[in-house]
Amino acid sequence: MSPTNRRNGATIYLTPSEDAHLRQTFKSRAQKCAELAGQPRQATDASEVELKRRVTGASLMADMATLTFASESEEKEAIVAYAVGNPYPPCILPFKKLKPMSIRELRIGTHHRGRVLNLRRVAPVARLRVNSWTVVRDIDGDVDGEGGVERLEVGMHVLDLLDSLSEGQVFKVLEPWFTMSEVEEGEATIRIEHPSDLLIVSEDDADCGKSAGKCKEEGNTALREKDLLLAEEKYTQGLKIIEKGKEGVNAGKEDDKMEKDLFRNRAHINLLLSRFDAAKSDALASLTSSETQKHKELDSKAFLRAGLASYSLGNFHEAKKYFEEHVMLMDRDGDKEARSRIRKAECRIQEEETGIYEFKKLKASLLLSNSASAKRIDAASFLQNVRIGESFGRGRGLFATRDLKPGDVIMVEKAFCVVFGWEVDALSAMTFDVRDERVRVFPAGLWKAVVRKLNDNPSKVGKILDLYSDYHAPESDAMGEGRRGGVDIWQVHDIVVRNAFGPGSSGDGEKERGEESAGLWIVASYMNHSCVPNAEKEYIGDLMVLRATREIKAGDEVMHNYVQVDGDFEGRRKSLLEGWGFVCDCGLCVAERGDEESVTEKRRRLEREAEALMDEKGGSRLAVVKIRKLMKEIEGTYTGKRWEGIPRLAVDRLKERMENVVKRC
Ligand SMILES: C[S@@+](CC[C@H](N)C(=O)[O-])C[C@H]1O[C@@H](n2cnc3c(N)ncnc32)[C@H](O)[C@@H]1O
Repeated sequence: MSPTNRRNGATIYLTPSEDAHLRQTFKSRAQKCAELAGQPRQATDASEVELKRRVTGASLMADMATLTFASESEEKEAIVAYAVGNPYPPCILPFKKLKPMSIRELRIGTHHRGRVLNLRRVAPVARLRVNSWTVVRDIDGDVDGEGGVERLEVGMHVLDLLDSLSEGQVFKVLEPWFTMSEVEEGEATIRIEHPSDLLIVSEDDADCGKSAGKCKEEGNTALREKDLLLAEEKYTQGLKIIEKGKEGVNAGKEDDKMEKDLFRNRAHINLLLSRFDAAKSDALASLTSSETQKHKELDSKAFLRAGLASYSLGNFHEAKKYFEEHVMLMDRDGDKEARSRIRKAECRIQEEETGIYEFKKLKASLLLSNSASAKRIDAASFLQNVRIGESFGRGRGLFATRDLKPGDVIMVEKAFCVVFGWEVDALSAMTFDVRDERVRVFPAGLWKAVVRKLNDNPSKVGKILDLYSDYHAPESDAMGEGRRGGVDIWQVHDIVVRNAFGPGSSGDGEKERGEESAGLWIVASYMNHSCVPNAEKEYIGDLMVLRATREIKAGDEVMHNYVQVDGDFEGRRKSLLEGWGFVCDCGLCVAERGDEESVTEKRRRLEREAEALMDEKGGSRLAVVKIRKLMKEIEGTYTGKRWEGIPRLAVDRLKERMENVVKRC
C-alpha cells in the first residue's frame, strides 16, 4: 500500500491511518447527531454576522474531507469523501399538503416530515466540491422581526440549484432535515440531498398582474441572453396566467394562440436543457392543426422539436414520424437538413433491427475528434440477440436468443449516461458506507449525471430503478396518491454502485485529470459475472459492443468478467464479495475452491519459478527447457473431474509470455 492517497487506474490506495481517519470522521459525526437527536437547535440569530463571515471565507476552502486528506498526503492530489448508506426518501407529498414551520421549531437529527420551511437566502453561497452552504432566514421572520437564521448545506446533487438562487430569493425546503454539518465539524445545519426537496418559488405567479404576452417577451429576452432557466420560468408563468384565465369568462382566441406560442417556445428551451420528455410534450401541445400557411409553418417547427426530442430519447420510429410531418408541413419540399434528419432516423432504425454498424468509420470519427460530443456516438442500440430472464441463484441475467460464434456481435448498446474522465463533471470519490462500514471508490460524477438526467427525463426513471441494487426503500418511500416526482439519490447511488461500467481511458486529458470514465448501460447491467465468461466488451466512445468469446447457443446465459481476468482465486473472491456482494460459483471457482491449500501453494510456487526464468535477461535454450518442464508440473496440479473443460489460468498466463521468451533465444 502506498504511503499517500494515490490513484492507479480505478484504484485509490489509502494508508491505514487515512482509512482510520476517514471512518472516524464519519462515525463521530453520526454519533454526535445521535447524541443530540431531538434537541432544539441553538439559536444562531445572534451570530448571523459571524455565520456570513464564515460562509464567505468557506468558498476558499475545500470540503472538509478533502482538506483532511490533502493535509495527510504529500501529494497535491486530494480526494473527496462522504458517507452513504443512511438513506431517506425525498418528499413525496403534494406540496399543498405540507404544513409550514419555522426555523425555531427545528430539532437536531430530525427529518421534519409533512412540514415545509419558507426561506430566503441572506448570504453568498460557498461552493465546494461535493457540498455547498449558505445562510438562510425564515420568510415569516422577516415580517415579525423574529425569524430565525440558520446555515443551509446541500449535497452534490443540489449544488447547481443552490447556485441558481439569487440573494434574497424565496424558496422552500420540503420536509427539512436538520443534522450535523459535513463541512464544519460540530455545527448543526439544515441539509438537502434530494434536488426535488428544494423548491424555487418564482416571485410572480399567475397573480402577478402581468399579461401572458409580457411573459413571452421576457422569456424571449432571457433566451437571447442565454438564460435558459429564466426563459423557461417566464414561459411557464405565461402558461399559468392563461390557465388561470381559462377559469374566467374572458378567455378567447388570442389566449389560445398565445398558449400555443408559449408551449412552442418552451419546447425549444427544454430541448436546449436536455429535458426531452418535456420538450416533446410541449411541442405536441403547441400544434394548431390549422390549415393556414402561417400555422402550418409553426406546426412544422413544433414537429421538428418533437422529432429532435424523440431522437434524443432513442425513440427513432417516433422521431422519423415527426421529422416526416415536419417536412410535409414545410412550404417547400423539405430542405437538405430536414431530409438528412429523416435519413439519420432511418439509419438508427436499421441499426436497431439488423445490428449492422460501420464500426471502422465510428472508430475513425473518434480518433479525428477530441470533443466531448464526438465521444457520444450517434448510433442506436442493437438488442435483438438477447433477452432478460431468470438466472438460477443470480437473480436476473442476459440470455442469447440465437446461436452465436466466437467473434459474433452479441449486442451493441448506447450508454444511458456516461461521464468521461476528462470532462469537468468527472469525479471519483471515496465513500464510507455505514451499512457495511466499507470504504469504496465511487464514480460520484456519474451519480450526479444520472440523477440529473432522471430528474430531467422522468420517462427513463422506471428502466433505471429496475436495475439491481441493495437499496431498501425506507417506509414512507411508497408511491402515494398525488406523489410528487423527484428522484431518490440514495436509490440511484446503490444502483450506480452495482451497475456502473468503466469504459477505460478515453484520452490523455483523462490521465491529466486523474479521473476515471464511468457509465451506465441499461441492458448490459443485467449481465451476470463468470470467471470463465463467454462475452467480452469493447467501447467505441459511449457505445458498448459485446462480442462472443466462445460458442454460445440460443438460450445460454451471456456472462462477462467483472474482475481482472487473470486474478487469482482469493483476489477474485474478495473483489466480487466486496464490490458486488456475491460468491461466484462458476466452474473455475468451484474447481479452485476444491484444491487443497498445499496444491494451490505448489502451483503458485512453480509459476513464480517459471516467471523468474522468463524475467532473466537474454534467455537461453536451457531456460526454455526448464520453463516447459515447470509448465508440465503445473499442468499436473490440475487434477480431478472438476477441472475438466476448465481453463488453467496459471498455464495460460505462462503460455502467453512463452512466445517472447522463445523469440529471444
Ligand atoms: C449488474 S447486476 C447483474 C444483474 C442482476 N443479477 C439482476 O438481477 O439484475 C450485479 C449483481 O448480480 C448478482 N450476480 C452477478 N453475477 C453473479 C454470479 N455469478 N453469482 C451470483 N450472483 C451474481 C450480484 O448480486 C451482483 O451484485
